[in-house]
Amino acid sequence: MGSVAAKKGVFDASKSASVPKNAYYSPPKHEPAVYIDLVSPDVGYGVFAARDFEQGEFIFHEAPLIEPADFCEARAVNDSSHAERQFTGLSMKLGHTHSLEYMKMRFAFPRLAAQLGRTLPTYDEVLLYHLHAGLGTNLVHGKFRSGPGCMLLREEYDKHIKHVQTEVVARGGGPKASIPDKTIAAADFYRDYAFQDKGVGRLGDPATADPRATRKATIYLLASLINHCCKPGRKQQKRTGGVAGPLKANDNNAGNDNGGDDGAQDHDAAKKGAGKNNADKDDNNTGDSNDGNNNGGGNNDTGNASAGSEEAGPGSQAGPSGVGSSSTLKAIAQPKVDVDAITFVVDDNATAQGKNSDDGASSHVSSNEAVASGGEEEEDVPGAPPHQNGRPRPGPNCEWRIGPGGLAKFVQPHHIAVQAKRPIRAGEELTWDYGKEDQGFTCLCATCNQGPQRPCVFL
Ligand SMILES: C[S@@+](CC[C@H](N)C(=O)[O-])C[C@H]1O[C@@H](n2cnc3c(N)ncnc32)[C@H](O)[C@@H]1O
Repeated sequence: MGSVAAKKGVFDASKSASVPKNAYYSPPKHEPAVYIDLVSPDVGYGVFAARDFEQGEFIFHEAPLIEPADFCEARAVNDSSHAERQFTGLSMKLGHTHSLEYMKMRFAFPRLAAQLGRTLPTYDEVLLYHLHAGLGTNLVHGKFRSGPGCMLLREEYDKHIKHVQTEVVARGGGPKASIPDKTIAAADFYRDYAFQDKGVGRLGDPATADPRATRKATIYLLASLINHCCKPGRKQQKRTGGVAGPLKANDNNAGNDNGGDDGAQDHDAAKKGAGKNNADKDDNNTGDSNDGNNNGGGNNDTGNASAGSEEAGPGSQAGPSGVGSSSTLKAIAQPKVDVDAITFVVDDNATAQGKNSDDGASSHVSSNEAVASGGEEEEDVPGAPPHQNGRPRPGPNCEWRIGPGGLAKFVQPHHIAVQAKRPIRAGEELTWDYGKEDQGFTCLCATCNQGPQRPCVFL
């Protein structure tokens, strides 16, 4: 292994019994990586693999779409001014009716657009403005696949849009929504779709934090559309009713964050009328989605090589704030990296102890370190093949990280990289664990078996 580490180049896992401690994962290949499709009217969009991925392979690396909110600030109890700023920022984004950004935002986040009283793009506009393909415009590595086999179908899209509009209007949103309602909608959006850019260093040691991290709630075009999947064996989630309630501020939830999540996104129930709202006090979750129970707080994973999901994974989102109520930005969980990944590049500057000379941020992480940082090691179904009879096994298949560090030095500050936790086949939906026990929605993931388990579609 020493000799492998000494050579610079692509590591061939088949020729070595174990992965060198000081290996770096390679950036995602600039090849077709993902596409989006509609999962169901209730779940909405999902992100799907456009080709096969090996375990540990980075799938895509994406620049932020919007990064306006300060997580710490947003968590302040009763800070309605924060929510107002969110709304103002989003309105500006959505306000230039002829800009492509405006079109893209309405297409990617139709619920928010409808809640703010905007019209949603028709299917013909989606085609005309290349909105579907436009979802890949922020990719740094990896390509978005659009076109035959990967394009939304008109009928499904129309159905989805109608469903969203009906739901929003039933909750008092839409053109007749009041400013306070719109404010709440904006805050809810952050709670459900944003990630926190924490930049915390290896094993959560603040001394290794990336000084470039903003700690802001960041929205991504694609990563924010990745859905949650429960880990097998995890305590059954409390299922909050998915029934839409009136658009309203979170009722007092400040402060009861469920504890620790790993930063996975926390979705707030309030938005769906469930009334729960985890005000997350802990903002340290960068995303270790690994712990099945959300390690509440503080487990900064950054150091792990892993990608993690950060809070909010898609969402770690910010918590909602209601007018006069607490605003809670939630953090998303970050997945941790699997050390036996196949493709990575060996760095010959690092020592066997995992010291890294180059930056102060998280550096090399050994497999033990990765485990240590993630809380319990995640082994969903030990020894089980990733796919059987053309279907993926239950459990999240991805993790993420924001910014450089660990084995992912190629990630640019504030950017997100999504990594395969296990082999993924073309056509499989990408998922990660949002981390909270109560996600704020009725979970329809394959693990919970409440919805159709999607077969792999080989493209
Ligand atoms: C970060 S967004 C993911 C993208 C979302 N599907 C969309 O179309 O915008 C999170 C929201 O997606 C839905 N969602 C994600 N995972 C889900 C799951 N396992 N079951 C049901 N709904 C889910 C919930 O409405 C949640 O608030």
